[in-house]
Amino acid sequence: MDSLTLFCTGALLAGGLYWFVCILGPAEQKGKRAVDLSGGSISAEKVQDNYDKYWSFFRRPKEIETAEKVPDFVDTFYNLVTDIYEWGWGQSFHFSPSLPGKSHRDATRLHEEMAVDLIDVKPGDRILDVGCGVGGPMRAIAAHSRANVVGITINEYQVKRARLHNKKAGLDSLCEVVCGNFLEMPFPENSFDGAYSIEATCHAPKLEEVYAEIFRVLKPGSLYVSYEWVTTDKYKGDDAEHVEVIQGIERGDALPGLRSYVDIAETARKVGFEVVKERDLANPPAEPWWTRLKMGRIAYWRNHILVTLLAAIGVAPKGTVDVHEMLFKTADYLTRGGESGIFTPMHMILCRKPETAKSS
Ligand SMILES: C=C(CC[C@@H](C)[C@H]1CC[C@H]2C3=CC[C@H]4[C@H](C)[C@@H](O)CC[C@]4(C)[C@H]3CC[C@]12C)C(C)C
Ligand SMILES: C[S@@+](CC[C@H](N)C(=O)[O-])C[C@H]1O[C@@H](n2cnc3c(N)ncnc32)[C@H](O)[C@@H]1O
Repeated sequence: MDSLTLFCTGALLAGGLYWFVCILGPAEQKGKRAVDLSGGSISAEKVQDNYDKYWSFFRRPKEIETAEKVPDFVDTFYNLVTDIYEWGWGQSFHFSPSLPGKSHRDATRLHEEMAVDLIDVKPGDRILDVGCGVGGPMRAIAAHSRANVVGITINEYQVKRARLHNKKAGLDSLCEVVCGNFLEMPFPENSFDGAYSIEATCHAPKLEEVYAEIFRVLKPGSLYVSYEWVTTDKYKGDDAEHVEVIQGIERGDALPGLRSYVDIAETARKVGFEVVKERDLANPPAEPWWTRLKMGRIAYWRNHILVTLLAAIGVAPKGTVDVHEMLFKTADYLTRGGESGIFTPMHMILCRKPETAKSS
């Protein structure tokens, strides 16, 4: 082979590798590139250990039942998955019904805007995002409503990412991010004009505790909307296939135990809310939320090869391959949950704190 052929072959290979990693790799919203995958706030050499620690929670289910250990377990989970989520899904860590003719990005934004429209917010109001992730919903909601949004997340790395994205989007004057536990929020009572949570309160070991906190910080008369992960009326606890799917979802998504849809309104009323509306947003005529997961299967294989290569050459932390594989399996359980109708990630509940409510 002469030197020109060698040079051209080398250039082609390098170009191909660059295309595979950097062009095919980035998330829909260019949040992350595969070469930047990290373990969040965990140092690269501890990612594998932390993944093993995450799984050990499930080997000792009693630990998950010990409510005070849950926030730590959830924090570990988000250190492990946040970059992969941003890379492969975007900055909004939730599902939305498919909208024919619209992109995932638009469907996601409309699902978020619906939440803030439901809580009747005016420009300048101060509203709370309970479990805000890296702030995809917060930015869409602030831009749509011109309200001031305060987000809270247990994960320090997400706080860093959310603040960075807020600044880049020019929304940092409307969006504030706080690191904290939504079971003990660092906010005074009666201090918000509205609140929402999108696919986040499912991480609370006891729903009552997080709903009571939200109730406390809301001003009397204001509204709270939540999109909840629940099992539906089609779920049968004596069906082995149903149990396998729900356990698969719990393990791959750091859930201390999925609740039934019947528990949601009951808990809201128990802490003092009036239930204004309740509906599974996945019900027809909504188009399936899980088609995006199914359509991504080829991309998941590409991502798997990429992550394996990057971990092998030491660019991605060891352990990233295991985390990615866990997510790969989780996508399948979620799809089965959606297709069988036994699970929904968007059971919507709209509640009001009564005008006459006294804070505890
Ligand atoms: C609300 C929660 C998270 C919901 C979703 C945002 C995530 C649930 C499963 C995740 C994913 C599964 C497969 C991954 C794929 C293998 C990888 O290559 C790229 C990222 C995935 C698509 C990833 C993206 C986010 C999810 C869809 C829970 C935690 C309460
Ligand atoms: C699936 S993500 C959803 C994020 C965001 N709502 C979105 O849709 O993009 C769940 C969020 O809940 C947060 N969370 C879970 N348990 C928490 C807790 N005890 N306190 C504060 N945040 C918590 C996680 O850190 C994460 O940001």
